[in-house]
Amino acid sequence: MTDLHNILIVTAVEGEKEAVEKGLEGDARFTVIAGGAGIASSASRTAKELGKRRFDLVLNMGIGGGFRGKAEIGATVIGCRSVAADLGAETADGFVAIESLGFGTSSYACDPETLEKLQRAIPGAVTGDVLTLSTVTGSAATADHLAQSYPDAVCEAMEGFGAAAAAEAFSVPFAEVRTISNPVGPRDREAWKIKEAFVGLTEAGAKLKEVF
Ligand SMILES: O=C(O)c1cccc(C(=O)CC[C@H]2O[C@@H](n3cnc4c(=O)[nH]cnc43)[C@H](O)[C@@H]2O)c1
Repeated sequence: MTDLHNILIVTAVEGEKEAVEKGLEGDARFTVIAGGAGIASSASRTAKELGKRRFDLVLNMGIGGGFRGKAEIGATVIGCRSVAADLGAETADGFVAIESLGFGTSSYACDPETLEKLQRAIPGAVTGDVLTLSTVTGSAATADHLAQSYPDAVCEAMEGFGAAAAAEAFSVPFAEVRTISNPVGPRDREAWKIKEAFVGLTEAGAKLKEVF
């Protein structure tokens, strides 16, 4: 992958879309859509866009929760893998991921070349797995359980796996970039730093222009 001319950026909400677009400053190589919150919306809206014309890369971008000690509020995260952390079955011995049941996958690796470019462009960023969940974690017990079950996880969000599944279906490389608005753990809506995370998305958007 060398020159990328058509990059699809999928955010969840308009605020994230506007923040990324601000950093991109009208660079025509990028198309940014707000694909909605959650995995199904993200997958279907990404697939709809990919069905219209050829893209060279799908980037899922947005705010996310950071695992304590891994990615703090204000950090930027570059995903190695997008992992559907609740896709599987509960058994007497605990959670079993869908691949162990013999059907489907619960993770998509981000494109290695894109990962390397993003790491060069955003040197202070934290690299690790990004979990996709349908329920925002709201307790220390769940946060600890996820951190133990997924030791490489640095961030939790709600859309990456969906956008990645659509990219995979269209054989388009995929990557995920998140800026941390809150710690993963007990719900404290007042403590969410959404504006700061949006500023991070704008800064990341500006870096994308340079690296692609
Ligand atoms: O106020 C609440 O309790 C609440 C419940 C569900 C969703 C929200 C949101 O504000 C948006 C979720 C939105 O932002 C991403 N995000 C940001 N932080 C996290 C997180 O800790 N865990 C999961 N997702 C997160 C997510 O990708 C959604 O697009 C508030």
